[in-house]
Amino acid sequence: MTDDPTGRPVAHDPTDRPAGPDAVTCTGLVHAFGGTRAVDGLDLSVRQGEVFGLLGPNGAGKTTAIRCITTLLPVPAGMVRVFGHDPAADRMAVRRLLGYVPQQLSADAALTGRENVTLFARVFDVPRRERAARVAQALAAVDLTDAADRPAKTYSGGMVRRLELAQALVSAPRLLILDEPTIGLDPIARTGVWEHINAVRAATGMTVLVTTHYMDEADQYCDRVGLMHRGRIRALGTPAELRQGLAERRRAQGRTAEGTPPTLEDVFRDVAGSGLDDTSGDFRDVRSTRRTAHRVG
Ligand SMILES: Nc1ncnc2c1ncn2[C@@H]1O[C@H](COP(=O)(O)OP(=O)(O)OP(=O)(O)O)[C@@H](O)[C@H]1O
Repeated sequence: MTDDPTGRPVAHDPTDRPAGPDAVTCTGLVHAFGGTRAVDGLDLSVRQGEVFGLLGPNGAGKTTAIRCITTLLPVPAGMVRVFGHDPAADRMAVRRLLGYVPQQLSADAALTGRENVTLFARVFDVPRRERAARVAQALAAVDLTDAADRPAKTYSGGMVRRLELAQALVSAPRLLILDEPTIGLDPIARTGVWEHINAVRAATGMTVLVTTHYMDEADQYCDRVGLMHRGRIRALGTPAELRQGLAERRRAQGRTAEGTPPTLEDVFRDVAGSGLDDTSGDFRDVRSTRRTAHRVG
């Protein structure tokens, strides 16, 4: 354990499980919109200090689950805890622990990067005397110092996403939640966003919960992943464990002729079965891409 710049004790090795409650626990979580059970009995534990990927196609229920965890939606059935706190009983205690980057644009195009981050520092009650330094630190953490005094409308898509990351980081959250952080970005910008997430995680030991459609990114950057389909987790483990598990199932069933080693996307198709065909059939759904194009346009 060491101290981060804010003086908070941190653990650098996510496999070295810290004492205390998990960062997030969901047990039997249900949330329905009318007759649609968007989240349908979700069981999930996110350990302190890990990068956990919640993966699944459009409509799997990822955003709804995230909104229950972040207190933006109620928990009608089941249980949610964030570092042991019940969002229903102590909403502010949960909110103080969180940094949240939603899918929708959360930066104001007319304000500069610094003004945007300062706004979040005020909303999250960063003490006035520390504010300027904390804002500068958050902008530096995402490599936006040079662009800090330009209006956000002059930023590229990747820069906007990094600005939103700085907004979420300025309150020094213990849990950073990112909903589709890289959707719609080109491969170089996607890598940049992940490198900054990882650098901040390594420096602070914060827990990261991320949703994504991009199985390749999850494979590369997440410590553990949960594959979500129709409102619940269908497979859970490290990417290597999940790929290995499918390889073993294929061997046991004599399906070795399927050739190349399985990818995470193969694992998803295996656990979701024909259900995947009910969705767009592809993880990179037009709807979300369009939403992001709109965000940064
Ligand atoms: N506000 C709402 N009103 C009605 N139905 C909703 C609402 N929000 C989500 N849903 C429905 O709940 C289901 C799960 O949606 P959700 O957005 O949680 O999935 P997701 O996995 O995050 O997908 P996406 O990647 O498209 O955001 C979908 O069938 C969706 O249409």
